[in-house]
Parts: sequence; structure tokens; C-alpha cells
Amino acid sequence: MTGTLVLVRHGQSDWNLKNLFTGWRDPDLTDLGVQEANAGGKALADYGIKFDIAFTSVLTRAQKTCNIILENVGQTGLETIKDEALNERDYGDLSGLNKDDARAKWGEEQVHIWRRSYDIPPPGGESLRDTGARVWPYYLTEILPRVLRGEKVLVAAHGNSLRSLVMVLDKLTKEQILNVNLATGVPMVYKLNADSTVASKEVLGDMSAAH
Ligand SMILES: O=C(O)[C@H](O)COP(=O)(O)O
Repeated sequence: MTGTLVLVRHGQSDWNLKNLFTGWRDPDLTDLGVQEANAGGKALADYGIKFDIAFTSVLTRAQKTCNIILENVGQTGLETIKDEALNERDYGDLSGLNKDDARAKWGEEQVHIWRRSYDIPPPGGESLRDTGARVWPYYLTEILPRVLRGEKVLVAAHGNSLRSLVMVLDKLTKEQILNVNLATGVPMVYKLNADSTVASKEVLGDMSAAH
């Protein structure tokens, strides 16, 4: 057994609440989002983890979630690396549009494909495969070596940047990833084997609350 990798999606953002496609836009957390980040942090404190380092994106909602979690585990100010490789999938021309308005315009099925499929990008944006093509190399070069050295690593990022990682870690097919949605503020605790495969995965919260 090596170190520990904790993945957590940011708490609810203003644009999650308003039901807007967000992508690389930069809304803040809502009050509920702050509560969710605190709940995730408390779950990690109860789990008893102390991190060696944290990673997050360059977007406010992920950075605030990261900070709130670190406060809860008593590690305010822990070294935290911010990189746009961990940003949300770029939603392209959909960014800022209401998700129900988009369904009314393009149909339920098309919007679901843009949101959840593996290789069909929204207009002007990134597919999950495109997102993975920047997240996965960053994971391999910056994050995984630390876990393999025995470190405990927090990654506070986004629904789709983390789905692209979960797809590979959990060995999910293109069909299986369609049905995966990550709940806000719920930590996933992975222990890895020395060959970087997953030894165990524990979800500290209710993933079925994902919307
Ligand atoms: O970018 C967004 O709009 C959300 O963070 C994730 O959106 P999704 O639920 O459509 O993947």
C-alpha cells in the first residue's frame, strides 16, 4: 500500500444554484456550498487524515472548498498547488446558459450527451476525453508520484475534471461514465497499490445526492 489520494468536488456554486453551465467561469460558493465543504472537511477530520499537500484549480469555488477542508482538518495554510490543468471542463458556447433553456432549445438527449458523454464536446468546448487529456498527464506527473511515495494528497476540483480521473481510476467504460455524477463536497478516499492501481475506495458521504 502507498499513500492516500482524496478527491473532492467543490461545494455548490452560485451558478450551480442558478442552474447555469459554468465551465471555466468563476462564480463563488453559495452558503450551501460552504456548508457542503465544511461537511466534507468534517468527514475527513473524523476519518483522521492529515494531508502532506493539496492541489486545486485556479477557480474560486475549488480553492475555497480546499481552504475550508484544510481548516476542518486543522491544516490551514498547508502547501497548496493551484493549476488550471485541474479546472472544470470548458463548456464553450454553453457557458453562462441556463441548463433548462438549453434542453428546451436542443432537446433533453442532446444536452445529456454534452454533459455526460465521453467524447462528444459541447459546441466550442471540451468533451470529457479532452478534459482528461489535460487532467490525466497532470495527475501522472504531479500528483501520482507523491501518492506512490506515501504522501496523503488532497485534490479539490470539479465535477468533470474529477470524473475524468475517476473514469481511469475506477476502470469505467465510456458507457459507465455516462451515469457517473459527483456530489458536491463529498470526499472520495483512494488507497493506491505500488503499481498505481486502486487498492480501495471509500466515499465519505452521500454520492446519490449528486444533481
Ligand atoms: O460547469 C458546470 O456547469 C458544472 O460545474 C458541472 O456541470 P455538469 O453537471 O453539466 O457536468
